[in-house]
Amino acid sequence: MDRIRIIGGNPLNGVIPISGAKNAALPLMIASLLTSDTLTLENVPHLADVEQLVRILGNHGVDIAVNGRRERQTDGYSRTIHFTCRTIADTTAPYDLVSKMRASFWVIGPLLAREGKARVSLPGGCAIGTRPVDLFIEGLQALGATMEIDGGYINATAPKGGLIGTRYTFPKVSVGASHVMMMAASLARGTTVIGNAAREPEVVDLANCLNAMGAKITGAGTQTITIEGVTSLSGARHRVLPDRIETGTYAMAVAMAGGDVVLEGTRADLLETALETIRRSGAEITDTADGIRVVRNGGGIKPVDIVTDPFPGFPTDLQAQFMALMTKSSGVSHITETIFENRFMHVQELARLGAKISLSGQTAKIEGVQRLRGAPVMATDLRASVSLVIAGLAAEGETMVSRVYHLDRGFERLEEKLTRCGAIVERVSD
Ligand SMILES: CC(=O)N[C@H]1[C@@H](OP(=O)(O)OP(=O)(O)OC[C@H]2O[C@@H](n3ccc(=O)[nH]c3=O)[C@H](O)[C@@H]2O)O[C@H](CO)[C@@H](O)[C@@H]1O
Ligand SMILES: C=C(OP(=O)(O)O)C(=O)O
Repeated sequence: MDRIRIIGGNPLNGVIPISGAKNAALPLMIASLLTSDTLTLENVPHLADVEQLVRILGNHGVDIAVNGRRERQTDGYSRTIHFTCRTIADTTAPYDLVSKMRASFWVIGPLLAREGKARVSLPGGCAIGTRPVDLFIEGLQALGATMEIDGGYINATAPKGGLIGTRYTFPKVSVGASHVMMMAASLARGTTVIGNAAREPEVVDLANCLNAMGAKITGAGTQTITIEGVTSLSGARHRVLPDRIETGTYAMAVAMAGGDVVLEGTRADLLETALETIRRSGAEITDTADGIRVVRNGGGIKPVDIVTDPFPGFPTDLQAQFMALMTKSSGVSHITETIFENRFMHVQELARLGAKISLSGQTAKIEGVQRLRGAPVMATDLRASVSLVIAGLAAEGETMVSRVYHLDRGFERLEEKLTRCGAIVERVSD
């Protein structure tokens, strides 16, 4: 099993290309199930989650060609991939495929809308909380579907003649349920109005792609999304938006290790709250022609309190990384996690490096220390694993991160991107 070895103490200087967003690419790939034409996606990151979804979509009958070639793996950075689902081969998404990744559950929307039925295993994904699916069930029921749980699967059936437009307000903001409702309602009869929708940029990206495919969606990016159903969708070409979580992660890595790095191909407007928080911690962040520049040369790390929130708030997917940064601040900071009830697994691993963190309910208190010391640590989930890398960059000596398959779900060529900026980070294969 691969591990990542880091020798801390070097500042980061140079350019880091930001990949296409995992959390946008996954729902966009799933949207290919809605049409018999080809959906071409540019800037798809080369990640374990993308490869897993390729397998899942293949099972449903999607033909996948990378850069025009019929193959599933290339060595390059983010790629152009063509997805064609002439007919749905299978409306069942089996446990062994779906259990590995939360987003795979989202195929339920397109399968139901296009074929009138779906049998989808209850999902897996990062172990960061209970992660129920009640909002999906209620939302799809509002569109007229019958939803039954049977043997760990959800059996969903559309009424005769297809799903029916509806007004439905989510009792809680959910990114995934917003994606699924938009996809399902795009092929429903009549108009659907979704209230309390997620406003994340990835929801906007999916709406833009669906509109390019012929859907009629307005309001994405606000709390109310209106979808006028159409009878069919066509193919389209769409570029996956830059990864705001990868952007924020490297910005925090620079704030932690010091240095001067341009994050290329990204957009500041995708993560204003996070960037403002990093600025308050002492780093300078400015816009460049094609991205952002992050600088911290000298000057300490200041303590900053954060509370995670749905977009446009501070993203839960950057909480662990920010905690790593705060471990070396010059004072005491507090981090409150409001999205997932069990997203503090990195605390005990950061403690191995010498961090002083105590937990009280959903709030972590971090007392900044002057020195972290390298140690063997274990990745527990995707963002937790990269928080250990960030801490390792500023720790004295060697940090060895195990279980890096978590990291490979969401960070494209992390060790190469950091090494090019002067860090000592290598993958060790046993
Ligand atoms: C692949 C992807 O894009 N994953 C992201 C997506 O996950 P995901 O879409 O799974 O996250 P949600 O926005 O749905 O979850 C938000 C909250 O709603 C709860 N909930 C959700 C659905 C439901 O039916 N019932 C319910 O109670 C969840 O347990 C959680 O407490 O958004 C999260 C919140 O920004 C991010 O951390 C994940 O990285
Ligand atoms: C939690 C995440 O992913 P998933 O929803 O796929 O578990 C993440 O991207 O940080």
